Amino acid sequence: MISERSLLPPYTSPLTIFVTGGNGQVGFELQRQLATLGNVLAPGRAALDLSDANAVTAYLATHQPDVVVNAAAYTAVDNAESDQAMAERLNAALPEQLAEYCQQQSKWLIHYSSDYVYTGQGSEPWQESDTTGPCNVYGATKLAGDEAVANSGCQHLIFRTSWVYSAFGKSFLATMLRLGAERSALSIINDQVGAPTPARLIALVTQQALTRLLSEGATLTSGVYHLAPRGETSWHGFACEIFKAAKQCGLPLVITPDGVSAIPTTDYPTPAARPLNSRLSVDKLEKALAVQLPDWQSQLALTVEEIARSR
Ligand SMILES: NC(=O)C1=CN([C@@H]2O[C@H](COP(=O)(O)OP(=O)(O)OC[C@H]3O[C@@H](n4cnc5c(N)ncnc54)[C@H](OP(=O)(O)O)[C@@H]3O)[C@@H](O)[C@H]2O)C=CC1
Ligand SMILES: Cc1cn([C@H]2C[C@H](O)[C@@H](COP(=O)(O)OP(=O)(O)O[C@H]3O[C@@H](C)C(=O)[C@@H](O)[C@H]3O)O2)c(=O)[nH]c1=O
Repeated sequence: MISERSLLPPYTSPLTIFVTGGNGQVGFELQRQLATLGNVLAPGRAALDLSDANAVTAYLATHQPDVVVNAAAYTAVDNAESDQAMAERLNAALPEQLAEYCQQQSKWLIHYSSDYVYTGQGSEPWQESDTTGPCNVYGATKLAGDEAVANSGCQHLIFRTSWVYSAFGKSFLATMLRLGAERSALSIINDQVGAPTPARLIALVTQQALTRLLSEGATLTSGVYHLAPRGETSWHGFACEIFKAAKQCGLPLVITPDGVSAIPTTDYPTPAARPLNSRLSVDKLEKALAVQLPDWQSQLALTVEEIARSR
């Protein structure tokens, strides 16, 4: 089981770690976790607009980071359908630019990607080596980013994760807690299946992986790794578990279990199509890091408790 206690001793050299998207769900947790490994630089949008390639080049030249962790992305899945140029810049061109720096300077790049790069067909968990085939613009731009990183020749880890949530920021969890406090009836899709992943777990695994990479003699090879908790559910199952955990923590709810209806994807039209099968096999990551990933329900309970404590 992966937990704070299972982490290796912190690396002691004064590393400079550049985290993009530091105010996002994953970036915020990374800032907390990676502070034990070195100096974390995480400029916000006002300090560094990542859509400006020249500004990114200048930032890299000035700060010359030892490690680049790219948690920035264009994550508004429906908006990406009509804002393709910006989605391409953030999700494809930015990782390509960061990878070029890492290749030239022999630095490690940690990058994050999505279950939405796969076709969504079938019901078997995706393996990292499976053929991709995104069904929306967001997924296509994320795939282009993955390919640019992989083809750059830089040392890299690409963590493909799914259904990310955290105690703050925009996520399905935040939407459900808001709607569940306002409405007595909700209709939620039950034929899209995957694993909800807390940003905190992503940051913890990243810290553990980075510690390995920086340890002398450690072997963790460049490539794609799936990163999600064990188990699977649908968005409907996720919503029901959110309301169960919220009730246990005393969060305000109008919705009751009877009010949460399960519907097929066809009953919930959206601008962007979503994959039905988002199951990710995490065997490769568990083997590489010699860890056992936790189940998604226990992870969700931790985050809902964190939200309740913060109110
Ligand atoms: N969210 C999810 O469900 C999933 C996410 N992923 C991947 O995980 C990674 C992290 O996602 P997550 O933390 O959820 O994403 P968020 O949307 O929470 O955060 C994205 C970050 O990128 C920043 N950003 C976007 N555009 C710019 C810009 N032009 N200049 C500066 N900063 C910018 C945002 O800044 P600002 O705060 O100012 O908006 C924000 O801090 C991404 O690669 C994503 O594709 C994978 C699977 C699921
Ligand atoms: C609000 C709501 C959503 N849904 C459905 C729509 C959708 O299929 C699903 C999730 O909705 P969202 O819009 O939160 O999901 P979406 O933005 O598509 O989430 C995705 O984000 C990107 C960034 C990823 O990489 C993916 O892993 C995934 O997390 O829930 C309902 O069925 N009922 C509802 O009331």
